[in-house]
Amino acid sequence: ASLATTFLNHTYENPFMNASGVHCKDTKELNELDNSKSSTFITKSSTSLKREGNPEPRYFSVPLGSINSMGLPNEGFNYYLKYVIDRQQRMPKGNPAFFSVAGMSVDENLKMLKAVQDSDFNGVTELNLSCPNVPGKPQVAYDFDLLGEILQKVFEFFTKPLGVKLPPYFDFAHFDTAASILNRFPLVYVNCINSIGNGLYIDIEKESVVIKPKNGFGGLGGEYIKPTALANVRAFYTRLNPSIKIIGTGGIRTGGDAFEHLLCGATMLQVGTELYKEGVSVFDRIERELKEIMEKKGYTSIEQFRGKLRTL
Ligand SMILES: O=C(O)c1[nH]c(=O)[nH]c(=O)c1Cl
Repeated sequence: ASLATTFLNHTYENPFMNASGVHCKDTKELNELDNSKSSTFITKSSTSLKREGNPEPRYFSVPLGSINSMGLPNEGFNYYLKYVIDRQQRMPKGNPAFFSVAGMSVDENLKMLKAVQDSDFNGVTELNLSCPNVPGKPQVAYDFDLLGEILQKVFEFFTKPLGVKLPPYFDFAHFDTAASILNRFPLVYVNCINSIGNGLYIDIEKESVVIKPKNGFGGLGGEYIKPTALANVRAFYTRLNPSIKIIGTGGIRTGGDAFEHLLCGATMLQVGTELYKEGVSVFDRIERELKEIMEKKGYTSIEQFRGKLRTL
């Protein structure tokens, strides 16, 4: 069975990559990803200037997933742009890389995207519309007027491939409204989902929360969020123009989880919490498991079942 995946006219050897924010903060982590069985990588969402982020502990692995309130710690926009452009020069035949931006304001996002547009970067850009862990800042993706405004302004000048990272939605009216806005723009993908915002994990022995920021409230990842992730992948796959692909993120821990995201219609698949727990060897394991499932079912390619989720 082949895991070959064509995305934006490029064929990747498999659909897997990291989720932004995990194992992608600095050159060491990015190089390790690039040398792993991950088909490509995405950088940590950047802001114009370097940010320290929230006080620690701000990420915590728990049996069924993770909770985080990082607060957008990153090396700053120029650091990541330099990394991806140096890589293009080092490996001109390398798989296109993904570059994530998460400004603290519409203007900051526009400024960074203008810089990407004017740069030699030839990969894919992801606009993170859902950083749920910056206190006091509402998620753009939950403000539908702002969502339309920012995309309108972006596409007045941005002509390179652009996707958006979305938080989970939980209401059909929201799926419908968000999709009707997104369908107005030449996006190349939507990435569903970001962490489920503002969960709370308790250590019963200590009778305490486990992360310092926001009195312990943080974005949930891992097994907790797979049903919500699958629903969002399916909801947008069935609502968006076929030209807008879906990246599936959330709860991918095994080959079976990956298969489920593909059944819902995802093209690329991102691994976050499980990558944090296992390291880059997670890609070897998940690829092997997905191949085994495909062979057991008699599939030789992903196209044979992508999006073909049955209903009763
Ligand atoms: O706190 C973070 O840095 C963070 N954490 C998340 O779970 N998702 C995001 O998009 C971001 Cl930007």
